[in-house]
Amino acid sequence: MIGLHTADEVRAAEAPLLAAGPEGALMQRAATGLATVCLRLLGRAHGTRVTALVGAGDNGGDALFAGAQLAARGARVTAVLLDPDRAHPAGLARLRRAGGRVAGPDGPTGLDRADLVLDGITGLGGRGGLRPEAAALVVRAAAGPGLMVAVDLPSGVDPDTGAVAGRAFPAQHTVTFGAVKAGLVVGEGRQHAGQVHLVDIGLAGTLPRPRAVRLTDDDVAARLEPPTDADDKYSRGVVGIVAGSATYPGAAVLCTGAALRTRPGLVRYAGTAAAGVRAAWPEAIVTEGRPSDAGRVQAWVVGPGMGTDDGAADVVAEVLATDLPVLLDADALTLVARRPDLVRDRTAPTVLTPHDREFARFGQDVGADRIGAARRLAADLGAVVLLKGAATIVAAPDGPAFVNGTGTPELATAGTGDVLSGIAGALLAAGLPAAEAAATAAHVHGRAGQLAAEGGPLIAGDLVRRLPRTLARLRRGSGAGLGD
Ligand SMILES: NC(=O)C1=CN([C@@H]2O[C@H](COP(=O)(O)OP(=O)(O)OC[C@H]3O[C@@H](n4cnc5c(N)ncnc54)[C@H](OP(=O)(O)O)[C@@H]3O)[C@@H](O)[C@H]2O)[C@@H](O)CC1
Ligand SMILES: [K+]
Repeated sequence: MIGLHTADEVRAAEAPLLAAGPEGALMQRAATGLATVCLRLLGRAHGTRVTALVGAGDNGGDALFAGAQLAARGARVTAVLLDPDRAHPAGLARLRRAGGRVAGPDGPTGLDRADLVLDGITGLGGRGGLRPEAAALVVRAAAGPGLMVAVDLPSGVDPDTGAVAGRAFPAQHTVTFGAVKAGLVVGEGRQHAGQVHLVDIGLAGTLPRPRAVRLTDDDVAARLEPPTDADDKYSRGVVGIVAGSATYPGAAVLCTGAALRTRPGLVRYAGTAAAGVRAAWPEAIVTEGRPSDAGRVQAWVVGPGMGTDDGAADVVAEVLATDLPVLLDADALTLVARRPDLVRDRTAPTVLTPHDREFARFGQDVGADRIGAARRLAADLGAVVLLKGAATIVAAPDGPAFVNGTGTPELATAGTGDVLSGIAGALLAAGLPAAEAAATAAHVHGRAGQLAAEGGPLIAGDLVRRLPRTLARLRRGSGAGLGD
């Protein structure tokens, strides 16, 4: 698991190391790590052109010291000082000694010919949208040819929430120090960070237990145990699905297929799309009746494409009245947003899987702090909330939140949510704790999307077809080839 930390946590973890000295040691570690990544990205230093954008804080200091190391190896380094009187004095002196040049924002910045641009405008100390002069420099850097490398985090990105108010540095790579900041993997921060490289500056012993984490392929593989000889179709968990309608059976077919392909134990379907499901998946046990007619299950998935009429409301209430884990998606979310006590009154686990508009039906917009929003709704309802997005978030009333790291923009297409619900339902029925089931499902769904997208634009059925291979690769530990 990769811990995701806040700016305050990182600063608190640095404090004892800074006090223990020697002065500047942490910044040297950070700058050396940064220069090492830059060298790897450039392939060589000699003859390359590097422009460092330097603010008045320690983030600028990192950029100056790293720039000095690159200059010492033969790079032509220009430091553009946003506030010349306050630039890190020791860093500036080191850069000059190494042969680096210094310019103001209106001077010869070298941005039009740079091989690499270092963004040292703001790091953990940045507040709000970038100021106009810094924003203008970022626009010029982005228009030039240089590889865009952010120091610690892209300037203009909130380190905790990933929110961007105005303009932020659009990095292709971010070299971050001590811990991955949550803002690098969520919201707009994720779009601005590019590939994240973590430099160890020795904080492992002083960082607190993270309040948010990202699962790795190995973490997910450990939650996807293959069946053993002792398993039968019941012991692997039976999932019940209520979805779709006679006129629109698609959601039911996708959701049932995803559940079958995730854990081919037993999948029961109950509802008016029965004929469509039976035709698509003869392996499922299908009834036109109510959930109570379906037979024994270990978890329910309710909602995709079922409509929001009184009949649907009755079915949702019937399922929520059981003492089984229940996943609520799509139309079921609209229905429970009108009667949230149906969720609050439960003792068995409940998982809700809203996108932003569905989330807002519970009374508050998601806003800029997506992890915080998911946590608040989870606490209010006493349920697990899977908030869909470019980085899907899973929050429970207690325990760490999960920020998903897999996926592709190609997943933004009809029916992919129905597939996610089917995967998560199968994992709930298999007995995974609700938040882990939801987070594992989001990871697998994203990997299936990446695999499917290798073949061009994807449709939701492609995900179902790719699930066996996705799961096999994750279990084999060869996430490589599935993309990052
Ligand atoms: N502690 C350590 O030993 C280590 C720290 N490390 C490094 O230090 C970084 C934190 O440094 P920091 O605290 O000095 O703050 P930093 O991110 O440079 O920003 C402050 C500057 O930004 C300015 N500014 C603010 N908002 C702005 C805006 N919207 N638009 C434009 N400007 C804005 C603000 O201006 P002011 O408000 O003062 O006028 C001030 O000049 C951290 O991220 C890591 O890189 C590593 O070396 C590891 C060891
Ligand atoms: K930065």
